[in-house]
Amino acid sequence: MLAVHFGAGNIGRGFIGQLLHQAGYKICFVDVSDELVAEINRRQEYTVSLASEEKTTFTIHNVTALLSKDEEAVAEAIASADLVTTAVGPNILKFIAPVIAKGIQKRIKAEGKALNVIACENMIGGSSALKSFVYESLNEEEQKQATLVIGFPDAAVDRIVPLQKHDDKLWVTVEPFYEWVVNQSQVLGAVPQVEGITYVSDLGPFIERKLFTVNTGHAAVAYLGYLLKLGSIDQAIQNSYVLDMTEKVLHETGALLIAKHHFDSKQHEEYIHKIIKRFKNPYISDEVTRVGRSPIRKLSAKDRLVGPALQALEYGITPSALSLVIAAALLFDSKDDPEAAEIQSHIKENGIEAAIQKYTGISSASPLFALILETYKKVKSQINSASI
Ligand SMILES: NC(=O)C1=CN([C@@H]2O[C@H](COP(=O)(O)OP(=O)(O)OC[C@H]3O[C@@H](n4cnc5c(N)ncnc54)[C@H](O)[C@@H]3O)[C@@H](O)[C@H]2O)C=CC1
Ligand SMILES: O=P(O)(O)OC[C@H]1O[C@](O)(CO)[C@@H](O)[C@@H]1O
Repeated sequence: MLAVHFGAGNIGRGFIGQLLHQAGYKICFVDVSDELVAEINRRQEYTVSLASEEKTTFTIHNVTALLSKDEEAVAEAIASADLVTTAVGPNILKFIAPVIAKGIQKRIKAEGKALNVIACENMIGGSSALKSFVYESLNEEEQKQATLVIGFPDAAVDRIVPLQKHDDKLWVTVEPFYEWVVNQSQVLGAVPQVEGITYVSDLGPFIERKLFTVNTGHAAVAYLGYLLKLGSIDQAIQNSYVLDMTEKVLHETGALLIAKHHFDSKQHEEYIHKIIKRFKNPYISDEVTRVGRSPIRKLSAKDRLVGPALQALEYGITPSALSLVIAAALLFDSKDDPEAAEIQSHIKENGIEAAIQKYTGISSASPLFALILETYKKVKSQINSASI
């Protein structure tokens, strides 16, 4: 069995690669990095180690790699694959779509069997978004045929894999916990048998629970930690203010999730505690700048901060703590992050009101707009007087 996986990065090698290997797939990674591709092809194996006291390791064999610019070879691989997965980042999906479309065209011509393409990204509807991009490169007839044989099941993926700092370029250290939930109702043909994938018929509650708890909570720790000049997630979560505000944030999103999806409140409380415990994992050193990376994406209307804040209002929940994190994200000025730099220069040139509208999509008439603005001004003055 062959799996073609786009993105040989942390989640690609450390999570999806491990599970696909254990399920018996040969993996062909596709990446833009010459260095990664060459090293994977030279060794054809790599190590995944667990960030825990035991430091258990797994060797992932049977791996090869292609450069994404080698379009003919990538399309050929897709044409003969049993599964296609991605972990490249939400903003990259549109760039890998044309070559996936090429592979689909070859497959349709050869009357190949049904194939599923699963985007494993931190976003709602990742595979559906990828499908839309792929369809832009298919003509009407190809789209019709693709609809019958190419499934794009949406997924939620959860495993913390920090930036890697090893002499071995392929080694990847990951937290022991993982969760990979896939919408079975969007699968076409045989359901991929991968131990570790949980198939559900309605992904909505799972992806919102994950994105609005793990990722919202993580973003809260990252942006508040950054404001307080704390470099790593484990340092930040040890700060009582950061911990207290993160818990408040997770109770706001929790109230929304319980009201909307009818999760059991006691079980949800346990879920929150489990996630905060994962953030405290002493065997993981995760930089706040990694977890807070790409603030434009994280501030967008459907993502982990503004998404639950807008929905909370609809359920009569005031997102005060969420507004604090949104304000902190607007203050995130990590100099190595191009999206942070763009927000900061927009604020400088056009003012905070214009920036809130542009990056969150919230209209100035919304009560959330006023709440974020007020919180931003308060936090900024506290920073200026060094009282935060
Ligand atoms: N790191 C984590 O703990 C988690 C990350 N995710 C999601 O997984 C996705 C990937 O994240 P990471 O693995 O952390 O990032 P990463 O930066 O480690 O990996 C991304 C990989 O994609 C490659 N890439 C970029 N453009 C490409 C292209 N056009 N074609 C092929 N490959 C390309 C990069 O070279 C890199 O190797 C993101 O959507 C992220 O939100 C989800 C859950 C956990
Ligand atoms: O990968 P993103 O979407 O930039 O955000 C980082 C987040 O994703 C994770 O990497 C894993 O879910 C978390 O560490 C963090 O919440």
